[in-house]
Amino acid sequence: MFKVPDHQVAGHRASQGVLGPLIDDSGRFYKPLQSDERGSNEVVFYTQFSSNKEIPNHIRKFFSVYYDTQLIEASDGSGLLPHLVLEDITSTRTNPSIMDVKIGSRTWYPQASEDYITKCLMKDRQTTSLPLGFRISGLQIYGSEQSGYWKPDKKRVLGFTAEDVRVVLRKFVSSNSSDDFGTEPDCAFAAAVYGGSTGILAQLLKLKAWFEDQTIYHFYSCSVLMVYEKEPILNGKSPSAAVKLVDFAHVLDGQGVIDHNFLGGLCSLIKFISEILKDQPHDLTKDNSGSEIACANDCNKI
Ligand SMILES: O=P(O)(O)O[C@@H]1[C@@H](OP(=O)(O)O)[C@H](OP(=O)(O)O)[C@H](O)[C@H](OP(=O)(O)O)[C@H]1OP(=O)(O)O
Ligand SMILES: Nc1ncnc2c1ncn2[C@@H]1O[C@H](COP(=O)(O)OP(=O)(O)O)[C@@H](O)[C@H]1O
Repeated sequence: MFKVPDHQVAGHRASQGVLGPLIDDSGRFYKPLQSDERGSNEVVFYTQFSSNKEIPNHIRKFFSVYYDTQLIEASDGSGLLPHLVLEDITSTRTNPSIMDVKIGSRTWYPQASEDYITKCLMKDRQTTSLPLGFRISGLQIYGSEQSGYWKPDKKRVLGFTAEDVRVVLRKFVSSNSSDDFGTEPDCAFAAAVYGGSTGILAQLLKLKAWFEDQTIYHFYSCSVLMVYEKEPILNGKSPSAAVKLVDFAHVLDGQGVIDHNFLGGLCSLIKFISEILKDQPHDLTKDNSGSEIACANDCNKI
């Protein structure tokens, strides 16, 4: 039985007569192939990536498992349509807080049409992509059973300024984030979610170390998805914080050159998150001995 995902925060959404992803009860996410080359590009990427022996295992876990394509009834009622069958990143979490961060100051690739470049450039200029090297594309933050989620609409999110981004990254790990911008975020969950040897910062640093070296792919308009659960933290358990990459409709051959557009945006996001941890009563970018929790040149330590 297919249904519309409860926890999608960005991208094309399924609704009455509109094409978008679906999920099932077995933990799979079905993304419809877009009719132009974007759909086939993403299939080519997942197929090639799945069998690429050059991808280290500690990097493979940043990507959803790819199961193949499957013909299923499209959400817009247009009939059978091929869908990418992926691991549903949210299926094992009850009340996930999720943020989709589109990485890169430039979301267009050099070979794109002039019209496409103009459209993307306009969005990159109007959002924080140009000044920060990334933009928040969508998010939901779980508050409590009473307050539910804070899930600002797309227009609001795309209007975030650099200062808004700073605040939202703090709200994401706060216990008082269920309203709009009225309250100063308390960052109560920063240590559990962003910090530590398995937290989001450590994961982003692992990813960064790979991007400093890999010249296989250039990821345009690709997002980092940050996901965690608040309730386990309150019960002294791990928030299962995860970093995943999504959206590979515009991945190009790296042709032996590093992906400086993605790497730059990733470094910028890392800096924002590091600063939140540094602002905590004990500098959480350091362990008990005072060493950095993660070192870009020695990523296997974390
Ligand atoms: O349709 P829009 O204007 O909402 O743009 C989509 C983007 O939404 P945005 O406004 O940037 O949040 C959307 O971005 P998100 O996934 O929401 O970050 C995609 O970039 C999408 O393009 P593609 O399927 O990756 O080629 C974009 O779709 P296309 O317009 O390229 O079909
Ligand atoms: N494998 C996945 N599991 C769960 N949610 C996903 C997965 N892939 C994407 N999503 C959700 O769908 C949104 C849009 O995905 P994306 O691949 O960027 O679609 P689009 O090409 O329409 O922009 C993401 O922000 C996320 O909320």
